[in-house]
Amino acid sequence: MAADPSENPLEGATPVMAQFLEIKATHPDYLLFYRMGDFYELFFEDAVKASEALDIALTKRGKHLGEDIPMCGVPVHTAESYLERLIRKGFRVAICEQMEDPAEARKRGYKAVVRREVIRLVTPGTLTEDSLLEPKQANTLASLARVGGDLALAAAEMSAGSFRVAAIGAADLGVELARLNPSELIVPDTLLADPALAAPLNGFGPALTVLPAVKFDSATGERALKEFYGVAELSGFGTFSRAEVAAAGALIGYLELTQKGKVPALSPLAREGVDAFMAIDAATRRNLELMQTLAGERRGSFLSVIDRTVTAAGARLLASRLAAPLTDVATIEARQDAVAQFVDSRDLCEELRDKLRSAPDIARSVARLSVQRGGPRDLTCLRDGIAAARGVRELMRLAHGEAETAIAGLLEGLVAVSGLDAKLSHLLVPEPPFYARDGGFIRAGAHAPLDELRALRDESRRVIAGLETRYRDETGVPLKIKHNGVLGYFIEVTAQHADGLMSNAAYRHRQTMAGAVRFSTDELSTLANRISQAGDQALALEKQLFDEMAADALAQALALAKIAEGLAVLDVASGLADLALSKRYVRPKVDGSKAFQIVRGRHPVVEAALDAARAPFVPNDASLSGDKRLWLVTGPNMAGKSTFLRQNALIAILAQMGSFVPAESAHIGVVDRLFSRVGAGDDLAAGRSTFMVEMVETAAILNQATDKSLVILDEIGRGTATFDGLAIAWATAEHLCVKNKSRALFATHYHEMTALAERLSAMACVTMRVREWNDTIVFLHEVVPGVADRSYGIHVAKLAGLPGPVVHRAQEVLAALEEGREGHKPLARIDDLPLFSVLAPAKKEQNAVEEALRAVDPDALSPKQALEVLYELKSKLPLN
Ligand SMILES: Nc1ncnc2c1ncn2[C@@H]1O[C@H](COP(=O)(O)OP(=O)(O)OP(=O)(O)O)[C@@H](O)[C@H]1O
Repeated sequence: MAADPSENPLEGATPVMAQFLEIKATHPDYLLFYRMGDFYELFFEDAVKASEALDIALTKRGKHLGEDIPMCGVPVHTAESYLERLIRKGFRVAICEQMEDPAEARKRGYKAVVRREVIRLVTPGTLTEDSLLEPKQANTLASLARVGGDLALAAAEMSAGSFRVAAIGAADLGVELARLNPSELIVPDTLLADPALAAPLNGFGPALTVLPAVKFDSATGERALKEFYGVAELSGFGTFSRAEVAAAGALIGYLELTQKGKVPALSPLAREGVDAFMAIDAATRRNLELMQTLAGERRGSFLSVIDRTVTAAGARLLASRLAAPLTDVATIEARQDAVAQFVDSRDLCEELRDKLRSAPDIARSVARLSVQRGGPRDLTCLRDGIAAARGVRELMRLAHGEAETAIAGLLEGLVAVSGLDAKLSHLLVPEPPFYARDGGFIRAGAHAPLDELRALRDESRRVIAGLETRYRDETGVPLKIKHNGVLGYFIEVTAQHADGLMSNAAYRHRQTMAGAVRFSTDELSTLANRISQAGDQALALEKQLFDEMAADALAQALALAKIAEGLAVLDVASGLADLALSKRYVRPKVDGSKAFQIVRGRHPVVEAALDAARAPFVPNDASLSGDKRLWLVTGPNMAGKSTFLRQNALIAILAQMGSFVPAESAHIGVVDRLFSRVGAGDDLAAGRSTFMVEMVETAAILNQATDKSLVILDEIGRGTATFDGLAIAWATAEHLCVKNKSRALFATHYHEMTALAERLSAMACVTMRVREWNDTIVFLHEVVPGVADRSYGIHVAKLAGLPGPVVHRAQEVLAALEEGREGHKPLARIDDLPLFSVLAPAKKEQNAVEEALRAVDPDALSPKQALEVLYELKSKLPLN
């Protein structure tokens, strides 16, 4: 057991340990990466946890309070990969650096400790490194605050520079978190105890960071925001409530805390209205497998099927649009126009996509530069990004003229960055090294003073090579001039030739090794000095040029963000056009009505799967407009009910995110909320029974759905006893139809419910067509008016390979139950059936044992044969 550093912390500690403990005490929730030379070392419990998580050796270093100090370490130059693994495993890390040269520290006395400081807190929502981020996924940090009774949620994506805030109601929190899908949410400790927020906060899977409530004070927040943007008033950005200011201010405060003052570049705080988006709660997103499949994979999800983008930034924008379909018709139409221009011109679409393929990820490079974690490759990324943007702009200008709205962002940004672009293109080599500290990224011939220093450095190197030859000639000794980190340049000879130089006054003895002796000369020392000085100066000058370029780039952060966004917007639009062209999607009509008219709609994911298997997908109409807004869908298992239900939800999402849709035509009145539920889903992790979950979710729908909502209910009520289930499904359908007045698709196996159609004029019954053929059924996957006459569940069970006797028995029981419905007593009837006919074959097996036993003549058997008979008999026994 490691010593607890908290008890009597500093007593008896070495100076280094005392410093470690002091720093650790201020970062108790973080693993402390404590820089010692070329390693980050971890001590005490941190070391135990990290060595286990990283599977690296746990060692010891000295003692504290009489006990060994556990220690492990990671090399600085490979630290990123270890960081990545720790962050993925849910740890947070504080990076503590040496803030001075050890030589500096020694000047203060030989026991003085190198000054160290935490320079960064690595948390899930504040990452910028490519190795720590998914290229196609946004990494959002969110912050929740309440002032008076008002709640607000702010969200920033450091690596894209976006920053927005919205006022929300407590009931919307779950939906909003599902939409933003942040990697980290900061909340004041006081809100955690609030029962109204408990469910969404406890259910929040990713990192929840609880901070003291004082950090969410609106006055402090306002100050933080003004300081961050360097403005005297926030009113230039819009009007914000105190709760909004508190949430956004706390977020900035947290960024400053974790980045230790190096604030990232964020665009002006934007206010978002929650009702600007179609509300889709977490269960619906899961159920429709929007971003990932139920198994947690991106492959096979809706997103993976519609994503034709060719850049990472485009993929992120598409994902965020899918997460937040719009409700404003004009904005939806503007997005549709952007897609339509490429659908109308396949050539333009293809040329654009070709150009975009070479566009690097500008936003992420700007983010890294802004927190001083950028390198030369981030600068070349900007250079190449700007060049790609120019190419794209030119292409679009030729096609449409200057006025084209989709390139407005590009136009504006490109004018602003022309100076930066010229500088980067002039100074940088095509393929620079990763780190600025290595130098070599400024192009030869681009900067005269640097060229001079480099020439001096390289020339001196050449002179040294010449020196070696001259010294050999002069002395007749086979000497060599070598270099190492300790001595610098030196002359080396083997021991047997040392005397030849020892006697020469020009050669100063420096070191005797086993088998070799090392010397120097004044000439060599002077040259070596020149080389190292010129080399150091060249590196320092390159670093200075790097800093200048980075500063120039950051001064244009907003323009660069516009360019990045312009490219992403075009990537999304042309990607959706490519999808529409290859999969025959059409432009839907979206308006403020309550229409829902889909002609020959298809399910994009099921269709893609069938395409792969070369099987046709059967399109189906849906018409939930006007007097028949609730469709009760019956039909056998496997007939395609769930597919039909979901395809309509997905079509609504696609339409409102501004995409074309998989149908022959579609007219959709804007959907304000979308709900999709499947009966009896599992939520064992949350400790609720499946039926309870189903009812909680159904309650949420009945309480929230409006006459503008779209509701998809798939076999609600199946998780309990038949009559209870039927009763609940019945009452739910009535409520939806009469009270909520939502457009709805309701799939059920309770055929009794079709009787409701007689009482509810807004309800229509449809069914999945099947054809019986030679004792089997064929699913036609066609939705037609009417009611299913049978479930064919037993038929599907047979297809699934249920043992024959079980299928047979089920058919008997079914027949009895059906008779029961007609007035007979079903249980009595079932009792009359041969009991457990499934077990009947067991009798036969017993007879086989008996028969075998009778045939045995014990006197005629050898011991070995007797044993074999025994085995055989045993194998004939029926299974228990
Ligand atoms: N319109 C369609 N065209 C072609 N094949 C389809 C269609 N709809 C569904 N299918 C095929 O039928 C399979 C079953 O569909 P689905 O899961 O929707 O049936 P279901 O009626 O909901 O079944 P259950 O009641 O058992 O949940 C799908 O995986 C797909 O392969």
